[in-house]
Amino acid sequence: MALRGIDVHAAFEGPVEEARTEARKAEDLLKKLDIPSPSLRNSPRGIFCTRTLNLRSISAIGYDMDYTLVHYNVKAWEGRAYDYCMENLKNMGFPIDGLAFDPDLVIRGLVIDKEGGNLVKADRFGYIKIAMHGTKMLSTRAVSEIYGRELVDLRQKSRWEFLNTFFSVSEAVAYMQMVDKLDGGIIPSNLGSFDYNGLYKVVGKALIAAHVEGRLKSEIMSNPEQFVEPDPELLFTLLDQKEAGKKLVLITNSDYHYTHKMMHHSFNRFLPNDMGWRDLFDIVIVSANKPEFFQMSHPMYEVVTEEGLMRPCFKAQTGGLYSGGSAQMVESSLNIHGDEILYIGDHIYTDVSQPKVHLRWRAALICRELEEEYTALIRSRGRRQSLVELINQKEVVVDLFNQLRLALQRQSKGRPAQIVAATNVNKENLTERMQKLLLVMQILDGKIAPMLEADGELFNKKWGYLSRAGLWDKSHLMRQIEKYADIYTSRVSNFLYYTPFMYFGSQEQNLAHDSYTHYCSQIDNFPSYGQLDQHGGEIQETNVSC
Ligand SMILES: Nc1nc2c(ncn2[C@@H]2O[C@H](COP(=O)(O)O)[C@@H](O)[C@H]2O)c(=O)[nH]1
Ligand SMILES: [Mg+2]
Repeated sequence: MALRGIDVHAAFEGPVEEARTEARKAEDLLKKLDIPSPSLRNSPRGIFCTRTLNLRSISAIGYDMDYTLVHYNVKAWEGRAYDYCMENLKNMGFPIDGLAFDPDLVIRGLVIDKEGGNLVKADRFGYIKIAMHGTKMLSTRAVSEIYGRELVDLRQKSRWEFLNTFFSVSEAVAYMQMVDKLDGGIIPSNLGSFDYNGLYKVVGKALIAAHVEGRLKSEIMSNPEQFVEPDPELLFTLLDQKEAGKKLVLITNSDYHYTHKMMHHSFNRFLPNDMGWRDLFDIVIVSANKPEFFQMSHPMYEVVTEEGLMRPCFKAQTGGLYSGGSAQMVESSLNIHGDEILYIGDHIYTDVSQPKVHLRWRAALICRELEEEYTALIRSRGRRQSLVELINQKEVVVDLFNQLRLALQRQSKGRPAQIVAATNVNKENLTERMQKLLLVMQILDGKIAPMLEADGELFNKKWGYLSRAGLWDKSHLMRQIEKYADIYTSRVSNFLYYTPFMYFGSQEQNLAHDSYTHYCSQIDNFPSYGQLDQHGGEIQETNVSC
């Protein structure tokens, strides 16, 4: 609504311009002091919003630990998890000769087809775009033959396994390599007869054993600097939130000893001597058993000694350390509920979809690969632009070809052509022009196909971008993120640049028929309803015909 009699632009522009000038001055100062500027927001370290979230309405923030507060060197951590998994398989009698961990073989967001021994990348609808059998990529033709009539449906748990987190990488690499062994017929018959599904179960068990048995975690605990990637800004992020009055809660599936070691290593050296990592949190919950933690009620235990001795308890107290329990217990202990709580984690199902679906908590996804993806997108911008231009050219040629074809079809029935270019043109000339256009199409296809294939290779040579499937569309992972995560970002310390009071506004969603703006801009420059005149008054005239 227009504010009549008031110079709206001047009224808004004054303070806005003032704020802009101040922000620019501050940025210059930060640059001089070599301090990263808040404009990191529009960068690989940005926080991206899918559903509007006002941090001022958030009273408590829950944190996951592994790959969220504590980020690991994936090659090191998953490499060792893979080694232990393979050792377990070897002890069972499986052949593992010549195999080594290859972290580039898979990316998060892919889906294992346990029936086919395949790994697939699907678009937002579930259509499969790229697939690998064992460790070999399948041709486009093979993909369409196998999956032309199939959709990935994650609810069908007996068939599809989504790679939710970095922890899935070691498992997927081990499985795909073992599929090669199964295909090679070299799995000893005394181990029983396996199909791809049975093989998945065995590999999965070998990996779970690596996670729960002592050796992997002991190795990491005794040498954390080799596995943990430090982030000194993390501490200030949590301190800002805490001092802003937010209750902070740690909720991790890791056990007490491992949690203590990792958190101590990550935080204590940056804290003053009289403070320890536990002082950052109002409540700490280890061995949380997520996703069940968000789904149902389990007994809770208080960890009462340094050695991890526990006793049953029914209510969490501020400053306490607990094992198990449930999200409802956290809510009642803090007396904070539902959408006043934000949970931040790296596992798209366990940490993001479940707290939202069961408790209506707000959710944030940590996805470290975004930094690499964002950089790859920037670097390939020029190439993508050229590709889009070629595709647009081809569209024009195809449109004309189709019109000529229609003209030919109409001519045979004695009806006139639809476009001038095909009017009064005889059959031979129409056919000749169509052949020329076919040639142009072939030339364009010859340029487009390899460029399409190469799109995304700066992120991953086999699978392309994490968030995209093909040039235009979103990946299945991206759809999951949009559906469940209110915001997503590469690391927790990115919150530092946004303050604990940030209002994250969701972006405008583009619809297919938003092309109306392009249509109007092509026709004329005309005033539209709701536009303000130069004095801030509303222009009354509405021109709906463009
Ligand atoms: N039993 C299994 N444990 C697993 C598996 N994958 C990861 N993990 C362990 O869970 C926690 C994750 O902690 P969080 O802080 O992210 O909640 C960590 O200790 C991993 O080792 C698995 O497949 N099975
Ligand atoms: Mg985690």
